[in-house]
Amino acid sequence: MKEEQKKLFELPFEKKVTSKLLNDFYRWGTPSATSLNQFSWSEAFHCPLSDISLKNHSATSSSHFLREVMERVAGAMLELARTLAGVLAEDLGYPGDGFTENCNKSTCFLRLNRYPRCPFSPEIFGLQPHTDSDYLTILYQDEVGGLQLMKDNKWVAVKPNSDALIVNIGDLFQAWSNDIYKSVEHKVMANVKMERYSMAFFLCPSYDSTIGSCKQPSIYNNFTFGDFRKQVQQDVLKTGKKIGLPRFLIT
Ligand SMILES: O=C(O)CCC(=O)C(=O)O
Ligand SMILES: [Fe+2]
Repeated sequence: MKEEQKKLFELPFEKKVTSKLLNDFYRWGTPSATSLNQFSWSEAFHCPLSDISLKNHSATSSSHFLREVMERVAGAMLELARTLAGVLAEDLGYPGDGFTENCNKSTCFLRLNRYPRCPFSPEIFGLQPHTDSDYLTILYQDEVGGLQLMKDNKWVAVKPNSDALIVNIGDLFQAWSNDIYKSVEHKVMANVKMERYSMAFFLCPSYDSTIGSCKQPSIYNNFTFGDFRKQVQQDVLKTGKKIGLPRFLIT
């Protein structure tokens, strides 16, 4: 996967933008940014797994092998994510496979990230501070470093270990657990000297799945995953920022 990811990003920029590789899920920079501190110095393929599926593509397509590798990686990550989510749910006293029933190979996402070397400043974001809009994220980062997460109101650097995976709680798990598990805020800082690669698997349900709290009284109104994504997109367009869960608080 690492080799295939590198090959993909090493293609000429024009090709990545125009040739609809991986169904046109290429994105770079931050089109909605109106100031430098809203900018992300990175490029990514953010792929719904349903779209990269080999079922929909011919074996002669140039991205066939890449898709095959992505499907295998995603399959393994899905299994891991569901197992971990199950253990975390059981810890709260709920049957392990409850809410992940709606998460399957066609509802999750695999995101390939590349952070080019940024010669201008180490203060520039590789990726804006954010929380993930999913239940659980399984993240692989290479040995370069740059990922930081918010802990006790301070940014803490996550030491790179290319033999390990990072597991982050996302917004949906926070809502489901009624704030017992917290969706972790994280960001990536650009690197002046080196490029960096990472890959993230997002455990998501289908858009029509309702996310409700595992116990009452609930802090959040029930919402569907589709509603949540729509609200996030609207907020980003209007304010340049994701608001996320606070939008759904019961007031
Ligand atoms: O590159 C990383 O370490 C983090 C990536 C990330 O947070 C994301 O893709 O949502
Ligand atoms: Fe993230």
